[in-house]
Amino acid sequence: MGSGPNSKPKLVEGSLGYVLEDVPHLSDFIPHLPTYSNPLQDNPAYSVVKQYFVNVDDSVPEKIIAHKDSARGVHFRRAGPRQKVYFESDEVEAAIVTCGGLCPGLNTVIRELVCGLYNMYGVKTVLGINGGYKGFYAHNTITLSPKNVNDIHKRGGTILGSSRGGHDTTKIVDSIQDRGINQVYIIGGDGTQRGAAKIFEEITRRGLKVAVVGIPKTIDNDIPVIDKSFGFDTAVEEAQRAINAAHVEAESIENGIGVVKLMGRYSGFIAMFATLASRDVDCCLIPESPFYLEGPGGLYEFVERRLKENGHMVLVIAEGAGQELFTVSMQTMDASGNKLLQDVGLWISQNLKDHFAKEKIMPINLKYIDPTYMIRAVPSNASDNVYCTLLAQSAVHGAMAGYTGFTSGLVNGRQTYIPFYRIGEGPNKVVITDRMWARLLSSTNQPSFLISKGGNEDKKEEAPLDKLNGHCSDKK
Ligand SMILES: Nc1ncnc2c1ncn2[C@@H]1O[C@H](COP(=O)(O)OP(=O)(O)OP(=O)(O)O)[C@@H](O)[C@H]1O
Ligand SMILES: O=P(O)(O)OC[C@H]1O[C@](O)(CO)[C@@H](O)[C@@H]1O
Ligand SMILES: [Mg+2]
Repeated sequence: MGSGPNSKPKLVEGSLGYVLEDVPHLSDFIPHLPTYSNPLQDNPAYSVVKQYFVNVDDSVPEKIIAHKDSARGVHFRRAGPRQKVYFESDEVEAAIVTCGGLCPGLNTVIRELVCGLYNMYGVKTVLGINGGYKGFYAHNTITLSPKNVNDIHKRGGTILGSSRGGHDTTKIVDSIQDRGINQVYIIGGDGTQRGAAKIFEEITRRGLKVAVVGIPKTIDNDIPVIDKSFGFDTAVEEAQRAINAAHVEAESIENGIGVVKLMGRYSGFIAMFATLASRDVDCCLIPESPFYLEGPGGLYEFVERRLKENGHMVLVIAEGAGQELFTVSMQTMDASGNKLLQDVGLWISQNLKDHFAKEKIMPINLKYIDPTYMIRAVPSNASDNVYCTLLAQSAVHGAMAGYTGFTSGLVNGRQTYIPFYRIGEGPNKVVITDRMWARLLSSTNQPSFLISKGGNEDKKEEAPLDKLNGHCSDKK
């Protein structure tokens, strides 16, 4: 079999610079696979829909801004049902696994995968893998049916459980092979999708007829290529409750400061969108935009000015912001190899209190709110539920049509199949030279922290984090 097809991009070139970054297909590496008519054509719900099946050549452009003479650029295969399928209904043994941190909508995706397989394609065997990747070889499976997933979308979390670490490709693929699983639906973030790519490589190396499908999940919105990840809108909406509380507290007391820490390990999307949505936020700090405390243009100067102007202020900080400012570095990793972060919310709160007390500028009243896990643990809102449904149904259509080694994702508002290597190409981050960050700066009128970093040198004055770690509540 040689190296798997995923290691070599499958590119189709057309005229005027058109490039299709295609996804692998089972028939690329297993010859003479039989095909069957799509059972959807006999499904009363769909049989009347005109052009329900996607044209085999349909693709979606990665970039939709074009110039008169620009090349057509990269495209992805359009998701959706095909005329021909590569699995018979009673042949399918599907498995679903959820990996990484929680995210609103996980249960909705599970539900819609199960219901999509049952109701659209007549599949009757769907297994849930307990506890993430390691569940393939260390836990039991549970049988999933439309009946037992019926109302799980109303609950946060994942009914399957999740985990970090424990990706042992050989053991996972052994388990897939031993159980006779031939469609694997893997729901998770960037790490999970990299793990899915390895499973796919091993499956193609063994020549198995198994479709490996990723469904992108991350509350941080840090997965590249896709428009946004499911659960992100819910997270932004839920963050409003914490920001509102911080604002109410801050404006009800003299020189009140409300500090809210939101998730975002490497990417500040939740903080940025929650700030833009709220309009009560005076300053938003994210990992992509380094800031400093002391001196002209620094945070202390801005906070003092805002308090003098308005008598109160709200500061939103993403958990990955300002990590470079800590005097004590904590080089610990979680089981997946993600760097564990120091509690920047607690740190910034303590530094603000110390600064205003030491400099005798004015007495401040600071309230620190850390809603991070509350935001992640809620069920998804209505629009995320719809989004989860489309992602799950697209994933099922793709697997039934024989595509494999792909992530089901929304690109420019259209459902597509994206090759794994594009999803694994590095985190999606807020680009601070783009318009969205400029919109935020003009909405909050906060400093850009780009002009002078002179005041940043006096870091010795800031309370070292190791002294504060005793108060940390969210890192074990
Ligand atoms: N490069 C990799 N190769 C194989 N497996 C990986 C890789 N990176 C991560 N994994 C596995 O994927 C699973 C989830 O990874 P991780 O904890 O990084 O979360 P994630 O999927 O990125 O989600 P999130 O960051 O949104 O919580 C873990 O079981 C981990 O072992
Ligand atoms: O669940 P854990 O391991 O505490 O991880 C928390 C991390 O997970 C995420 O929610 C998603 O990666 C990050 O925002 C956060 O840093
Ligand atoms: Mg991740």
